Amino acid sequence: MTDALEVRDLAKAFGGVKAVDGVSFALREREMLALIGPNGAGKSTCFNMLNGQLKPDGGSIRLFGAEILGLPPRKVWRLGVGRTFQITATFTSMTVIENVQMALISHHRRLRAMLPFAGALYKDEAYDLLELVGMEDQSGRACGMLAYGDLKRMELAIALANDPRVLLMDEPAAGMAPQERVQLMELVARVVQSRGVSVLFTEHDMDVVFGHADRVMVLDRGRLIVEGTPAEVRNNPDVQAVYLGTGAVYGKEKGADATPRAEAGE
Ligand SMILES: Nc1ncnc2c1ncn2[C@@H]1O[C@H](COP(=O)(O)OP(=O)(O)OP(=O)(O)O)[C@@H](O)[C@H]1O
Repeated sequence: MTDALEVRDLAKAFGGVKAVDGVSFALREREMLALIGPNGAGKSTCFNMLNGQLKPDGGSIRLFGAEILGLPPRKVWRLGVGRTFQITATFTSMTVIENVQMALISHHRRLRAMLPFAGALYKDEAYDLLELVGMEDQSGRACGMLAYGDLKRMELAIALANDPRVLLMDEPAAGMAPQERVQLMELVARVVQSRGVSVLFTEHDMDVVFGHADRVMVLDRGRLIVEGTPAEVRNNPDVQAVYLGTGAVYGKEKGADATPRAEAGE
């Protein structure tokens, strides 16, 4: 089976700093793959290259077998690589459903239909997406009134409007309460299965990483040092050395019993 993403020898330097230094990995279909590492390890640089925002110095990025390295962000997005950001970007004066409709209109290249904004356009599809993320009862609310966790769910609905095959998620659970984080990641896992999306995510919260990733990759100073199941990665001495003193590798593993554990820290 062709991998959703196949990355080979990806590299980017800023002056003398090798931010990403020969990174190779595969994101399998319907997989939740975590990319972790301490501050400055190169996670954002990696993501910015994967979605076309940053031009790599070298390497290869294949999306279901097709080379996408060097393509502009809009083209990469059109080919099915979506991204959700740490900072939620929405039109606060519009309602929840209007925001999702806007995303659908853009996906279907009907932007001219927005003048004036055609209220019924893609409304049913938008409602279906809101149902998928459990936000249908809030469809008529102004975005500016939403709680942070609801904004994140709406952001996921917006990302899904483009029908992505790969979703890059920058710290999806950042800024959320612990219970909300679990709910959001369970929702992402359901989306992975029901819509056949493959997810690559970065995260500092190790409960989220070890509790929800199928596999974990660890980046340190631009290089991938370890890749494996949550259990393999957490128990790896190299990983523990990278995170030494941060208390960050104590998160609960996927499928493990619920036991109290130390809160992850950066
Ligand atoms: N535009 C830039 N210009 C110069 N140096 C940069 C630039 N972007 C990143 N860097 C450097 O590249 C390295 C990797 O940074 P990057 O932001 O990718 O790490 P990160 O793992 O995402 O960190 P964090 O967890 O703090 O977001 C760092 O040394 C950083 O200072």
